[in-house]
Amino acid sequence: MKHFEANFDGLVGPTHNYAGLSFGNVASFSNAAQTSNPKAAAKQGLQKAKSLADLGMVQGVLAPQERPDLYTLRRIGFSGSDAEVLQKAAQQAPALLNACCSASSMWTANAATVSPSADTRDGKVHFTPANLVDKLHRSIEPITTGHILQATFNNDRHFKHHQHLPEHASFGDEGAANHTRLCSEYGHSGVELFVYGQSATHTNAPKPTKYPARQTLEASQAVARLHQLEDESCVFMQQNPDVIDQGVFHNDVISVGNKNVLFYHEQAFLNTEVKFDEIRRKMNSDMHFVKVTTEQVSIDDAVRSYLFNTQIITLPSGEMAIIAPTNCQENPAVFAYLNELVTLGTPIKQVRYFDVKQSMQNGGGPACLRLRVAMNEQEVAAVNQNTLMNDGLFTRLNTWVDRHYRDQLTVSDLADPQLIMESRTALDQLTQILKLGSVYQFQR
Ligand SMILES: NCCC[C@H](NC(=O)CCC(=O)O)C(=O)O
Repeated sequence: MKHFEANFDGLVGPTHNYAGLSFGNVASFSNAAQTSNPKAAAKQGLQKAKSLADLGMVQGVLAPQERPDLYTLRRIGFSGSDAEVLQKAAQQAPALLNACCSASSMWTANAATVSPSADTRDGKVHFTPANLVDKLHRSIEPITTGHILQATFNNDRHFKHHQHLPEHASFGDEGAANHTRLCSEYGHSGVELFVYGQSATHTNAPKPTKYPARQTLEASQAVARLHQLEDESCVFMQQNPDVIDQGVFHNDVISVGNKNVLFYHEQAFLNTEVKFDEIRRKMNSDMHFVKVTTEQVSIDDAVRSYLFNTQIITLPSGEMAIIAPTNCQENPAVFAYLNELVTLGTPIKQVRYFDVKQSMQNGGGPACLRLRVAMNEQEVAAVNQNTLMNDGLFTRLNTWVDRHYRDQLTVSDLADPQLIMESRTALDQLTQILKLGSVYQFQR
């Protein structure tokens, strides 16, 4: 049977804005209060997704969330009509209003952790939405994420959906951004590499001092248990706390894997050699560890350019390509490195650049925008087919964005009651385009 790795990209929501909500995420902080362009952001994302489909990849889309999140605003005591709730929140607690307006669900690498059926004891593809408890604006995502995943992967025979982990710092879970699956072929069992920032129970273990470590070991272990993974196919590895303190808030800002390739910065992890030996032993087949040294690319350049927030994909020809943000072209050290990389005799043979600057300004590169789901052909056939990218869907979604999205948004626009009407109208139509049913609270 054929098997694939599908990418499901998050559609950028109509409220995409720069509110500086993510402490520890350098781009989010430094672009706070800039004017955003939701229409351009959505189109940049669609273009990347369509280009991967055109390369012969299985490519899907995941719907965004309803924002402003009036349910959360009401839950914390703002009352009255929708317009009154927005107005009171804007006056009394603007930071809370901003948190309830973020389009952050676009970064679907943080939507969930996914384990393919070849790795799980019951032979199903398992999904656990990330609880994202470290950031208020992201902690309000998991319930709707679960609805969207269930409407997209809507077949009990093949897909198993779990509830997100308990909403406590001990179980801080950021999903696939801290999870990489290594394998010889997508349809063969592989090694699931869970990278965590700190342990909640071993409080003396190393941890960052300046910025938060969003993922805990305990969360990663819980996901592995839920997903029915064998101990022999899991590796838990700690991220280097020093790089978290330099702005590497998720592991996918400092390493990325595909099949038997792990592309990483030499400072990415703790205990690197011991853990790589464990990976080699558990993989039981060849691994390519492609190391980038500090001399080649500094941590600062890696964080600015998102060299490691690239996607490594296996093209239908069998060659691997790197999908990089144009920011990598603009950084001399990184551009030079990538030009050299394709000549080094590793499986990575090409680099393709995409402009995802609207997302990059909030700290989300190509890899943040996608959730990987390795599936065999039966499982691909069981996916909601209306979410899979093709010429027709690309045209429909571009028309939909043109009709409903603004081309400018500032933080002060977030209290505009018109925005909630626009957003709901857009999302209601989207659920019809993607045939998702009623995934949003306003539809229930
Ligand atoms: N995987 C990339 C995630 C980026 C995301 N940024 C944000 O939420 C920024 C939102 C803002 O600042 O408006 C985060 O840090 O979790």
